[in-house]
Amino acid sequence: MTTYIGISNITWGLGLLVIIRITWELLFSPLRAFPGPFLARFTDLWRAIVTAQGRIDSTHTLWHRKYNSSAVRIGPNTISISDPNLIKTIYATKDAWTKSHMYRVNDVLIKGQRISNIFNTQDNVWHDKVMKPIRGFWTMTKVLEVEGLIDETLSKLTEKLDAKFANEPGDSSKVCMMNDWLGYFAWDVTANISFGQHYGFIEQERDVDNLIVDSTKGLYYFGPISQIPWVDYLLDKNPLVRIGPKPTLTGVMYAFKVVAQYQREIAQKDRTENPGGVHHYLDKYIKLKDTYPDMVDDNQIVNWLMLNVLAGGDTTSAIMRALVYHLAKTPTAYKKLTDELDSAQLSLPAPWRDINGKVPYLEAVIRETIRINPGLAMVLERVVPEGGLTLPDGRFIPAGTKVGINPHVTSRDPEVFGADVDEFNPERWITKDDARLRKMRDTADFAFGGGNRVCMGRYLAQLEICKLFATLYSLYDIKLVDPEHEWKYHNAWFVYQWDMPMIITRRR
Ligand code: HEM
Repeated sequence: MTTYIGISNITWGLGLLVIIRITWELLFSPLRAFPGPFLARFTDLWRAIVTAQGRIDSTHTLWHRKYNSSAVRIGPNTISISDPNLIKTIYATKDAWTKSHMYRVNDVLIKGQRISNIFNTQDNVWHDKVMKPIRGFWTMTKVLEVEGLIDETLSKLTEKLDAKFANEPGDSSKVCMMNDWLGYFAWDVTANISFGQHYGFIEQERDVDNLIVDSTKGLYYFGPISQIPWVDYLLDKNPLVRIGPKPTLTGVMYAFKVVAQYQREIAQKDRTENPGGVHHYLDKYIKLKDTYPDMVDDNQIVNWLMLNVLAGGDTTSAIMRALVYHLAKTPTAYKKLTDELDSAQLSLPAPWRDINGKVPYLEAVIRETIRINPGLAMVLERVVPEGGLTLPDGRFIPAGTKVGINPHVTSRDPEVFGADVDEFNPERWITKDDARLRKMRDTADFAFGGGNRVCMGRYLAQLEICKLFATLYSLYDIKLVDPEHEWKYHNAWFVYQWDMPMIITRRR
């Protein structure tokens, strides 16, 4: 009898709480005027579940269209914004808004200690301090210093494609899973420019040490859990027993291993600091020990290099896969690109000085690929600072609310890009209307984030992607085995695509 009364009281109590919560939400919540999915008003679990399904990019775009609103409520305290004019406000360079708690999920836990990095820290002061010594290494001029290392990897790739997959014209017996090889290339380039040595993916034709697979598992965890970050304390950051795939750990441990080994080799003089005359990023960072003796030790060097390891491979390969896929699906664009490259008769691997500004159609294809398929496609959350945010239409978002823009949403804004936003159409970038071009560029460039937290590796990605495709499409035809075939796609913060069987045929 006592037990029955106890349970009944608990049920009544819970019922009352639910009624109070719903009433408060409908009558008093400062965000009640913003449209969005009904369940999103009450719990972040809803968007975590939607994110786990792998298409949160197109889902956000759909919600903005469905609710016909530039501000959609996607969580009890979170608003997704679609107005490209607000990019510079939310992602400012000066007085930058802080990143939300979603990023903490990306901390790596080693021996019970949480380790943040430049990408995920919420502390803008710490970010600026740690970024200062290395920022200058990431301009296009400085990145070009490692062009020779990119060429090394590119030659390895073309040698392998020649040996294993390149068909003679008229033959189509060899099939290449292009998604794997572009992944191997993007990851091996990152290793070569970072450490002066490849992971060995291209050479060994496999995911050595499970680096790619472990990184992917970490991101499949980060995507949904970042939408409801307190759950991370019960899973990966659980002090009793860690549950889940240990995000980013394999990459970090790899960076520790290579840095230690390199230091030993230098100490034993087995190897000079500057093999082949090219300074890779480990070399550059080690030299900072002289300039910043109080700050730079091996842990700091690993902390910097793990950014290359964790952010350099999957992002870039997402764009590369999208480019070969969309081109294979769009024969007119394909023909224009190969015609342009045939007349350019580039020396190969294509040098930057011969492609920069000299192959406009390739540039249009790359811009269109990044627009239609940003490699990172979730809301990049920031916290509204004191004073709140008044939207251009007069609606007010109070301080403390999480807001953000998903690059997938702004990249499909018809006012900026035209009515055919869902089509892959590189022609839109070939225009003499300078104002329109500038607006399109500013909006699509948000694929690399913005303000004080803009992507550090964007020039490296640009260089790598331009060189790769100028080279590949000069050498080969790359077509889907079946032009009607659809790839598989999963957005987990980074975008992952697979199942891309393709025929490679020698052209030159
Ligand atoms: C096409 C390829 C790439 C894309 C689409 C991309 C995209 C992005 C985006 C959207 C952000 C901002 C994230 C945020 O605000 O939450 C970002 C940040 C960052 N990216 Fe990239 N990225 C790419 C390649 C790279 C490469 C190659 C590297 C390193 C070698 C890199 C390193 C970083 C780092 C360190 C940050 C954090 C910057 C900071 O907070 O100061 N990225 N990236």
